[in-house]
Amino acid sequence: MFISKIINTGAEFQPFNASNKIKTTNWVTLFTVIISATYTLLYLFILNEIKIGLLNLGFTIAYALGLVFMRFNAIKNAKLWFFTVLMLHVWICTNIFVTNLSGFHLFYFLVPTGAFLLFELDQQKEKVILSVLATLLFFYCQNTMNAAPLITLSDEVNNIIYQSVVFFIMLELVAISAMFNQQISHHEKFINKRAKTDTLTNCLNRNYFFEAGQEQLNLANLNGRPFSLILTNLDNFKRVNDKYGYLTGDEYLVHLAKLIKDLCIKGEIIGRISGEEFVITLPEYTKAEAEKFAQKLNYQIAKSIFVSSDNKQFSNTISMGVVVHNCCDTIGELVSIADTALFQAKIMGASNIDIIERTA
Ligand SMILES: Nc1nc2c(ncn2[C@@H]2O[C@H](COP(=O)(O)OP(=O)(O)OP(=O)(O)O)[C@@H](O)[C@H]2O)c(=O)[nH]1
Repeated sequence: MFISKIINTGAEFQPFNASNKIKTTNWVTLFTVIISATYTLLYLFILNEIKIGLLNLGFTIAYALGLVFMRFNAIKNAKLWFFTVLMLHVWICTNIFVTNLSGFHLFYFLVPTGAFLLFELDQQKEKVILSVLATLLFFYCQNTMNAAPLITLSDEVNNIIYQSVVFFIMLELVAISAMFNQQISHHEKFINKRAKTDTLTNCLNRNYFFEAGQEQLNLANLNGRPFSLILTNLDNFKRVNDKYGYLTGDEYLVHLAKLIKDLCIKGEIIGRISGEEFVITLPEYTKAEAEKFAQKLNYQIAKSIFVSSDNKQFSNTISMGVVVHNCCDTIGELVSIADTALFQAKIMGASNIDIIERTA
């Protein structure tokens, strides 16, 4: 719980993409705090270098301060702060505490990758400046031997630190890649769902309904199987909106979609093709079965009493146009025939069903 609170700091009211980057920055910050704290313990308790240990503790706290920036929504500053502290820390470690034989300056490799992953797409200037700075600092450290290090390490300890640096870099890269992979797949699912469904009712949206419905129809045509389709339209929905408000109208549409979904158990597809119109494919339904389905739906809707979130209660009815098909049509043609049937049903009055049978 505590960790998830830290990771979500600053991400709460951000759009999906920005919130992912903030969460990843928080992960990286937390991870770096842990690594820095580990080195602090190494200095304090293994190498017995109290002064350096305390200085390193200062850097550990400075990394953690990045989360405070996030807390106050200074997101870009939090990222800049993190990379600045990291670069300064690496420079001090390599050029003041010890020497470049420790390999601390290899941490500069993380800066370009991190900057390109964590900054927003339009923050090119920050990415480029940080990457150039990190590259320059790497070459500076690589080519400058600190003649008077605060701690003189044996070759063996230098080697241990060098390997630990490589280990942490690998670990951080693997962790960042895994996180981004997960976020990209999450993002893809989210975008896919958005592209295919109606956000209010979770039914298929108009475009995707025509695509998925056509696939079903093609299959039925290929196998010479029956296929029906229903177009529904709410009766007097304008009155509902006028009397109870548009938001209640929206809630009623969600309620209606649920009633339709509850009746669909045989691979039917439901699409919301316009404001108050839903269309349902009925694969494998004969005329009698399609008629029964329509009547059942009509009955369920008419008898259900809707209760809105603010306790308004009412019931409503729908009219339906049904088309029963056994010839080669496109789904668009079927919807158009169902629309003619629906028009006839509406002429007869509310809560009516009209069926058109189409044969080759
Ligand atoms: N709440 C809500 N209302 C919608 C939505 N889309 C369309 N509407 C409303 O649906 C109503 C449709 O009105 P009309 O076309 O006159 O149909 P109707 O009142 O149902 O009348 P009949 O169909 O003839 O029975 C309008 O008031 C639209 O504003 C929506 O997404 N949410």
